[in-house]
Amino acid sequence: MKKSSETRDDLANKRQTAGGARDDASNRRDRRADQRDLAGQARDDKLDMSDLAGQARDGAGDERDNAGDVRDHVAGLRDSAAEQRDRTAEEFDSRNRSRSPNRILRSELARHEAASDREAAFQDRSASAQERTEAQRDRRAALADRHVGARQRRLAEADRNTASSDRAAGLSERANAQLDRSSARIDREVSAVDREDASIDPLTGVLLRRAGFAALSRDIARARRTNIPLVVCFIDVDHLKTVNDGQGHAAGDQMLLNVASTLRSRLRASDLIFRYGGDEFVCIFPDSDSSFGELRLAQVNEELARCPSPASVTAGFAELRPEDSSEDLVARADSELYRKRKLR
Ligand SMILES: Nc1nc2c(ncn2[C@@H]2O[C@H](COP(=O)(O)OP(=O)(O)OP(=O)(O)O)[C@@H](O)[C@H]2O)c(=O)[nH]1
Repeated sequence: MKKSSETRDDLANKRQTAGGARDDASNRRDRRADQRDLAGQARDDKLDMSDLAGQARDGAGDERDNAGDVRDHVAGLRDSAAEQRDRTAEEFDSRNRSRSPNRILRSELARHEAASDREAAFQDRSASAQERTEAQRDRRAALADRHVGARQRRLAEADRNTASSDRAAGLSERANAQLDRSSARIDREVSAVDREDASIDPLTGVLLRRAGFAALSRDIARARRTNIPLVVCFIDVDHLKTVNDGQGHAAGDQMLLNVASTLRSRLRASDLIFRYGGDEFVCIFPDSDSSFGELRLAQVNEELARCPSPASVTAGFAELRPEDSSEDLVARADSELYRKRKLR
């Protein structure tokens, strides 16, 4: 029985440890999932910035295109103006064959202005081509920004997926940890019942020797701490062998049972009884001296004498001394019992 309760305790401890380990693992997973979420967030932020940069570059490209259009338009106007001036000069030339110096001058002037309009139109076209080249560069850069952004988005998505599967795994770890803990609790409860069974004498229902000595040690410690007296009584059932031999073991068992229940009925709540072995019992009376114990045992014997199957016990007493261990105290009570028996 003892072995099985120790095995159960071991199992419960192992389960408890397993539960703790699972909790640690799921905490680690949660931390990792948090980090992944943060990484995903950081990537998203970066991506937003790339998008903004791409939009800004697109805007710049549009503006340059517009500027190029305007310049083209102006260049076209200048070209038209130059052509108009050329035509005007031609007209002067053909209408005035006489070529008066004044008219020749006006015609030259028109040609000159047409040439400078053409030059300005050429400049505008060059500037416009330059604007268009730069607009194209901006658009290429915007495209690269968008590519980077898309990649960041894919990575952020992957981070989020891993974080969510980490969290799911953490959740199931926690469920398993919970299961381990409940199993450990049940094991401990069963083990406690086993222990109790192992501490109690199945025949008489009183404590067995090991548990009795543990209780006596606690009572002695308490008596010393609170400075109160304590007396121990060693009891031997009289003539059990005769009953066993004459009426059978069942009658002997019944006799032991009667003695135990009579002792119990005479004990106070603070007193304790345990079976030392065979037909021997030990009673502990805290806050009492030997005369109190003797009075109680006399009452027990009176009651046992009135039973349908009369019985009696012999008892030896020992009062707690400062140097006593629990074994010393019980041994002294046993010697006192032996001395009494010899006197009879
Ligand atoms: N029926 C029964 N007998 C037991 C039990 N435990 C021990 N005994 C018997 O109790 C008897 C004790 O014998 P003794 O020590 O001579 O004690 P006694 O016959 O009571 O004699 P005195 O103590 O001298 O009066 C032995 O025969 C044991 O076998 C038990 O649980 N049930």
